[in-house]
Amino acid sequence: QTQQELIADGNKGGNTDNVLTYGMGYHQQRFSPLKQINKANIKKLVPVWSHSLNNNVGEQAQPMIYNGVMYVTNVQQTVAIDIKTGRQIWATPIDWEREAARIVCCGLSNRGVAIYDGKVFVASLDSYIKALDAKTGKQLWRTKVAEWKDGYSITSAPTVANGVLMTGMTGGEYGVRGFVAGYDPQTGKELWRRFTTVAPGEKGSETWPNDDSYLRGGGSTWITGSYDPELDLTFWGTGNGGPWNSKWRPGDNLYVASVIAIRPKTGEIAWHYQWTPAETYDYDGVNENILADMTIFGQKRKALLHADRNGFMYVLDRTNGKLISGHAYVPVNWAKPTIDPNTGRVEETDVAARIRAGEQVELQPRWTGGKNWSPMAYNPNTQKVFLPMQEETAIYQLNNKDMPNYKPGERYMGATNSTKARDPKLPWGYFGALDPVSVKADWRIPQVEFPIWSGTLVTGGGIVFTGKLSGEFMAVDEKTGKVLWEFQTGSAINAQPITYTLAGRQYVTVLSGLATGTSLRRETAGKVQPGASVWTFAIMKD
Ligand SMILES: O=C(O)c1cc(C(=O)O)c2c(n1)C(=O)C(=O)c1cc(C(=O)O)[nH]c1-2
Ligand SMILES: [Ca+2]
Repeated sequence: QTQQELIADGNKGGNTDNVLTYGMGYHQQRFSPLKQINKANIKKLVPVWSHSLNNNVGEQAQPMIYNGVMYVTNVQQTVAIDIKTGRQIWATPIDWEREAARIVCCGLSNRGVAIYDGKVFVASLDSYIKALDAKTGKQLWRTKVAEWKDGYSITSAPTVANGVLMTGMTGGEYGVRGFVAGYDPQTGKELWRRFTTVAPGEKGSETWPNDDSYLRGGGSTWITGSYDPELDLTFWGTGNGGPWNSKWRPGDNLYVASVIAIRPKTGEIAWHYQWTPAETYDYDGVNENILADMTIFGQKRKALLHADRNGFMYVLDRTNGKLISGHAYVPVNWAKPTIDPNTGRVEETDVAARIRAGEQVELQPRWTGGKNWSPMAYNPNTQKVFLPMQEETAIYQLNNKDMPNYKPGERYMGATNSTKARDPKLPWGYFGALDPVSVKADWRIPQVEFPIWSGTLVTGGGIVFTGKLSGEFMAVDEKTGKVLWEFQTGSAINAQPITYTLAGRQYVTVLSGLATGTSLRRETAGKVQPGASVWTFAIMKD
């Protein structure tokens, strides 16, 4: 996989036999023009193989494919599979210090590998990044990214942009200082490290108190950045502030709960946009940033699309970070539902004022967000996005009396949070098709039994693929929202479907395996079993 092949991946003229980038293209659109599987024949979609990954703590990864070989990972191992047969070529355990599990907030997750130049790159939960030989699975080098004992872990897939291997990190609930780091893919040597909180004297330091709170200020980077090769910029979202309660770090706190445009060669920040200034709600701003060239209000725009945990759908100009539109896509009570593009700044309501004053308040969205990390898909032909939208309500209170005590590797919060009892007659939320600019829905299907925590894929065949916690992988009509097909995979789907071809035949693959993140285990208790497998589907041959 050369840099040229990575750029061509994902509907950019590359070979549809390969899936080389996180998000099915550097733009992370999760769109494939393939249409061999379509509305007319979807009823004949059948599994062609399944492969166990021997793991019961959850599958979130997106598989990568090169030359007929699929590379998948979870926290335990990285596995290469022959797509033709579903047989294992190699499996390499990911060694990590098991004690590190205690500093992971939201599940023992690994969202995938990066592949480049004959190597497979994978991160470990205890914050190392490693290169494996793609042919043999043998480890070529290993570099420590951060100290897990200080609360740093890695759950995201690495990426290679302009020849630089980049990784984000996890730890926003443990008072870490967020960063993105760049490495030499050949040797593992660190080339640069860009922190997401600003030190005194640096540009933006006026958004922090003049003390050392930036050192524990959060802003982790736990979802892989997208990349625009023409602008030569990667786009990374940043997580919640540390501690959760912003009273103890007065100011807007750049670059927490923001998107930052990072130059891959140098780590320099070209621009930023802050989704949630003075973030105090655990609204991590890490969700995927989809790059799309769109016609908006009659003008061609180089857009960036983002559905934030804070409840807003954003369309930015990705050349400069200026807001094009920002509207609430789920019920939001902490801010006014439309962001003025002139100021670009979200306006807080009286609910937010009461939260900041330390009252116990019902907050929408809940801290897990209008959408959590499960990535949405974008169809460039229709300019629509497809995503789960969650409508749970938090009971939220900041502790403004006692400053939280910072201890490395321990929770650093200053807030209490619980979920408001749900009316069982109401859905958890919806899965739907939206115009990202107006947030008008073409259709919405209620999430009745469980919320959806799966990634999404949309295809030229007019089909949207996603999965349910109850285990069904499903195909939905892109135009109407009608569920056309379902298949029970045996455990929950929390992962990222892909589609590709082999010898002219279209396949769809998804990982199945109930994740340990947030409240999923509690919500599915007694109904869904953990257990990991890869499922690959194609249209049944006559
Ligand atoms: O602040 C962070 O560093 C951080 C990391 C992660 C993660 O890496 O999985 C999650 C969160 N925060 C988080 O707030 C959250 O709701 C969440 C859900 C999940 C998941 O895998 O389903 N991870 C995370
Ligand atoms: Ca977080």
